[in-house]
Amino acid sequence: MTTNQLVEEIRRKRSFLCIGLDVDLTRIPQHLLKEEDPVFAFNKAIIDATHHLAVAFKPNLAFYEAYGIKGLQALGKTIDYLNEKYPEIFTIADAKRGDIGNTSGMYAKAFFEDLNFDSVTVAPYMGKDSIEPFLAYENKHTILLALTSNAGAYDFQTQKVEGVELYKKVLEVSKGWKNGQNLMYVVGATKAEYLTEIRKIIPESFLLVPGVGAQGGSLQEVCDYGMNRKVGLLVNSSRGIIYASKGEDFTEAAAEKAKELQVQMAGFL
Ligand SMILES: O=c1ccn([C@@H]2O[C@H](COP(=O)(O)O)[C@@H](O)[C@H]2O)c(=O)[nH]1
Repeated sequence: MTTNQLVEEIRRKRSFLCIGLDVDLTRIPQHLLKEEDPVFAFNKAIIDATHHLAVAFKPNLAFYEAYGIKGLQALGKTIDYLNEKYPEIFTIADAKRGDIGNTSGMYAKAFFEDLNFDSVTVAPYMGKDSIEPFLAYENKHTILLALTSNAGAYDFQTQKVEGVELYKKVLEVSKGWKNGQNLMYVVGATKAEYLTEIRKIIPESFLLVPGVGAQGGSLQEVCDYGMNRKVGLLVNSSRGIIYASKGEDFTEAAAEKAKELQVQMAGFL
């Protein structure tokens, strides 16, 4: 999916919501545990109930790898289901990969070719040659961690290197890489006060913004400081939507929470 197609979807649905599919078997409704593949059954039900309110879905790889082969099979079924039934949805593999170039090439192949995600999150720590294999896929999007939502972001990302904060260096340097226009960046909603500075460096780029809902980030602040003329935001909520209820009404409860965010988002568009 191109960035322009994503922007069209955002305008059509009046939503820039990304729903995180972070499936934890201890938190899903009991009755689903009887299913042959409870993780996929849960995802399918959540996707069917909320797809009209969101423009993106983001499975986090940890929640699938934790269940071994079965988890990876559930991930495969989930991305196939999204691509076949809802091709207008932007898909994000939240995998936070990155390694020497030769190895990154295999990560890129896994997420972009085999699984056919639109995008994957990547850690910038190993530098240009670790990101280039992802950027080589010109019709896909590489989402670089810039300023993450957790407290540990202050350990390195906001520290100065030669007088410049590390997250700013990541933004400045990466935007000059070949196909750098295909880069998106992760900025936590809990760090909204940094968005004005971030927009000075990357005014046009899309940002994946996790941290509203369970982590307490403010959608209002994210929009005030981070929105650009093409919206430029995908705001993620995972637990706050998918675990709104542990009962038989879990899909209705998830849709209600997603609707609350979509209505707020429509007000910012
Ligand atoms: O800086 C980051 C980067 C990634 N995440 C991921 O986003 C979701 C957030 O889940 P919630 O339940 O809405 O808190 C999760 O998959 C994180 O690993 C992030 O939170 N912050």
